[in-house]
Amino acid sequence: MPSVDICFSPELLPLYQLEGRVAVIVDILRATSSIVTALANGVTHVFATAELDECTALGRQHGCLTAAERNGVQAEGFDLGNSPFGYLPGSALETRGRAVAISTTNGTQALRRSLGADAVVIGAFLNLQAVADFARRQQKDVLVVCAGWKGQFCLEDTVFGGALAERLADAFDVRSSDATLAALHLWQQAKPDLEGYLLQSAHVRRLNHLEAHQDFAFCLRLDEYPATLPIWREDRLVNLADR
Ligand SMILES: O=C(O)[C@H](CS(=O)(=O)O)OP(=O)(O)O
Ligand SMILES: [Mg+2]
Repeated sequence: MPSVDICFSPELLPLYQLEGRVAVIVDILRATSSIVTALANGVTHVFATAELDECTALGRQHGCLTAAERNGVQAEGFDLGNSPFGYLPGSALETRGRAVAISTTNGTQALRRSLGADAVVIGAFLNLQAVADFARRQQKDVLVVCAGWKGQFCLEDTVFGGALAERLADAFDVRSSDATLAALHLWQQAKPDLEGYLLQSAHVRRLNHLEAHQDFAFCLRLDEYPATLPIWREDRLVNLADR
């Protein structure tokens, strides 16, 4: 039976084997929630970079939009920040039909470090069921890679790992890793009132302003985009449902 394991921070990735596994990259607040929202709302593909200058260069090379954030605010000189609202109908910039190059504090770094896995997909509460369905089809061990915060543990990504483990528990071993067990226990605590539970998180204290609060509530919606699964193909993220 395949298993679900959880890596609490990209700094711990050298301790895990990626080859042979499906890596689910998660940065609930906010990078992976924004990437899912972008592809669900007509962005054609996403380049994800660790560094800001690489993001700018890709924007020039491909004639695409650029999105970048550092420490919770939009980086200077980029078209978008790290808010999922940037990709929703009615936002200031039309993103439908465009490609976007993205760089964020934690999420895109976690992705770039996980490319040795057999498959690399993007997870968020917004597309939880799409991730679970993909994992079932693959029948391979799953490693949830939490983006965390600057190498440290963070609550929201770990709680997502527990939610995914719960959805896979009938067909995957979710009990042989203490990390997964801990995440499952946190999810059980959180799920009756996910928003109230995660209001305790450090991210909320860091980004305590209006835009961030709207983003917070949006990023916790369960299965808002059940048909959107961003998957890494060659050098970019595309929506598997479009292939
Ligand atoms: O933009 C975000 O919400 C965070 C900012 S911070 O690093 O938590 O201050 O970036 P992300 O890469 O999405 O974690
Ligand atoms: Mg984050």
